[in-house]
Amino acid sequence: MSKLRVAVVGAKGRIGSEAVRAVEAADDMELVAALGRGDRLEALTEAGAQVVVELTHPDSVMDNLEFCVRNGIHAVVGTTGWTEDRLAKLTSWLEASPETGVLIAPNFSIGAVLTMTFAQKAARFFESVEVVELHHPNKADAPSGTATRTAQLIAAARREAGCAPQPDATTTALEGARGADVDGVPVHSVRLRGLLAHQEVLLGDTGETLTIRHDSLHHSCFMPGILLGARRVVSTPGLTFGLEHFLDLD
Ligand SMILES: NC(=O)C1=CN([C@@H]2O[C@H](COP(=O)(O)OP(=O)(O)OC[C@H]3O[C@@H](n4cnc5c(N)ncnc54)[C@H](O)[C@@H]3O)[C@@H](O)[C@H]2O)C=CC1
Ligand SMILES: O=C(O)C1=N[C@H](C(=O)O)C[C@H](O)C1
Repeated sequence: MSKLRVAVVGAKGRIGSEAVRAVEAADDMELVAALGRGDRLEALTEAGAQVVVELTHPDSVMDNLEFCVRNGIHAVVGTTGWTEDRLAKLTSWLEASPETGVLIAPNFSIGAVLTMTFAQKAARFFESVEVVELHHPNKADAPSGTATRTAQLIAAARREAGCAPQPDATTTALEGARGADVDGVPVHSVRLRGLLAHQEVLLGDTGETLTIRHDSLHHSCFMPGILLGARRVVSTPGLTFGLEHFLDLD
């Protein structure tokens, strides 16, 4: 069987360099291009890439995806910074290229995906819920894509269950003291040398708390999800948001 022709964009970065090694080691894939900042995107079409793994920066990802989608190249995207506006723009490009698939995964690690699923499940049973994400200090953005997505999923689950907004009688003397408000869920971002990527979902009600914690200890934890995404996205046209759609979690 012919191998899947995969390119990595952002190939010299922390996760991109790990992805290059993972694609090279996969028996069913061929690494046909590895692009860094300043490299020509045309190299992707010249190399005959079927799938691009996009791991760059929120300022770069839209241009890269526009090129991929317009050229019918599927994409697996780990880069963060997704807003409703950005998703709408990407969706309009995909409508003009209906056979092309794009997977955006706020997090490729199975533990992080499960954290989001468990948090979504627990959300309606507790009066209070807050998210704390902790990352290395070279991270491009805050809050993390994972924390934003987790908070959105929690908020949606609470809305669906008819939960009241969570109580908070605090008067804040300093702006930011209660974190960022994502759909009514406070999200706190810690940046600390020595960390990689970690998240806690804190849930509380009278007399009890539940903490769901996930730790990414090495970038290798993201690789099975990236490889799965590359294998599946070629037969999944349109936009898929979240790796859970390619996993059987039931
Ligand atoms: N979804 C997930 O599971 C994960 C997502 N990420 C996200 O991936 C992104 C990259 O993270 P890191 O590797 O830690 O950052 P990094 O800064 O180490 O690497 C990014 C690389 O992309 C390059 N780059 C920037 N613009 C480019 C362009 N237009 N073309 C080609 N290369 C370009 C940079 O020069 C750099 O080498 C961030 O948004 C991060 O949040 C990181 C880890 C896991
Ligand atoms: O920048 C990182 O490192 C990570 N970014 C993603 C995010 O913003 O959620 C995924 C993971 O947390 C690592």
